[in-house]
Amino acid sequence: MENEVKKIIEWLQEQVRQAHVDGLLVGVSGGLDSAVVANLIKRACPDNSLGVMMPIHTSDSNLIDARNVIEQAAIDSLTIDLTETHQVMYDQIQNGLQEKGQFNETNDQLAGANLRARLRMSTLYTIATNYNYLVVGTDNAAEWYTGYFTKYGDGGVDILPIVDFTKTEVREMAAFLGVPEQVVTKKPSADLWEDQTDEQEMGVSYDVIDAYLKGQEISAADKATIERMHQRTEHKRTGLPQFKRS
Ligand SMILES: Nc1ncnc2c1ncn2[C@@H]1O[C@H](COP(=O)(O)OP(=O)(O)OC[C@H]2O[C@@H]([n+]3cccc(C(=O)O)c3)[C@H](O)[C@@H]2O)[C@@H](O)[C@H]1O
Ligand SMILES: Nc1ncnc2c1ncn2[C@@H]1O[C@H](COP(=O)(O)OP(=O)(O)OP(=O)(O)O)[C@@H](O)[C@H]1O
Ligand SMILES: [Mg+2]
Repeated sequence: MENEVKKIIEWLQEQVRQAHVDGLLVGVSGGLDSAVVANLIKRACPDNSLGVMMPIHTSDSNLIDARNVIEQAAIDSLTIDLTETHQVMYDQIQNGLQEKGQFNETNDQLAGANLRARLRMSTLYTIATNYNYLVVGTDNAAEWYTGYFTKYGDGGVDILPIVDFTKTEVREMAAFLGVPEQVVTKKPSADLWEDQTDEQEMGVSYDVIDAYLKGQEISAADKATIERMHQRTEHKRTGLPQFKRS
């Protein structure tokens, strides 16, 4: 893992040079992926890196985990509480749709959840402009393949340093980097609604997705679940469909 970490750090430094920017920032949730990325960007840019905590109805335990990650990585930090912003904006949108008689309750939870991810993206880009930094993404190989991220939300970033690593490998990297044990062992969650866990929502575990990505045998049912997610999210990984005048 030491060699891989060294290569990622050099790659991050090269990205900063090529983009002619001054540093790197990442949203720190208290989860595993952002803990690893916070450590990597701190090592790549010791004096020009930032971890941003953006609670939206975030539980105390996740807030504590996020603070512990910031402390462990020894990275400069900033907290922007977006709870009220989200509330005001989503209320307005819901009211508008209700007045029109076209509010769709079935998709309400998902719509509000994706708005959280997109408010965080807007916040990160506003701060990135302030510092002349790049926004660093936290997607791992399993999330990327399954499209398990919000388009233009947590997927709206400039560079992806850990996208070639499975969740298992990201966990190994976290242990190597000294990420707090509680964060290394906790269940992955997008934390977009209460008690959400990635594996419950996807209907397949990261261990199984990782095994599939490594070319190992998995059940036909799990393979079908993964391939369905992959196909439905193809649009998140490809360029924009563009109409061309023949
Ligand atoms: N074929 C197509 N071509 C072009 N665009 C297409 C499209 N189909 C849908 N779209 C567009 O894409 C939208 C759907 O995509 P999107 O908005 O991303 O939404 P969607 O994929 O439905 O939901 C995001 C998923 O990612 C999960 N997530 C989000 C954020 C963080 C994490 C985490 O692990 O931390 C997980 C979240 O729990 C949820 O399951 C549609 O509303 C539509 O605008
Ligand atoms: N409360 C938050 N504050 C700051 N950034 C956040 C917050 N919630 C989510 N994010 C950003 O969105 C990203 C996507 O969330 P995701 O849950 O996939 O990663 P994670 O929380 O770092 O790890 P895990 O998947 O193990 O929960 C995070 O890595 C982080 O950059
Ligand atoms: Mg999380």
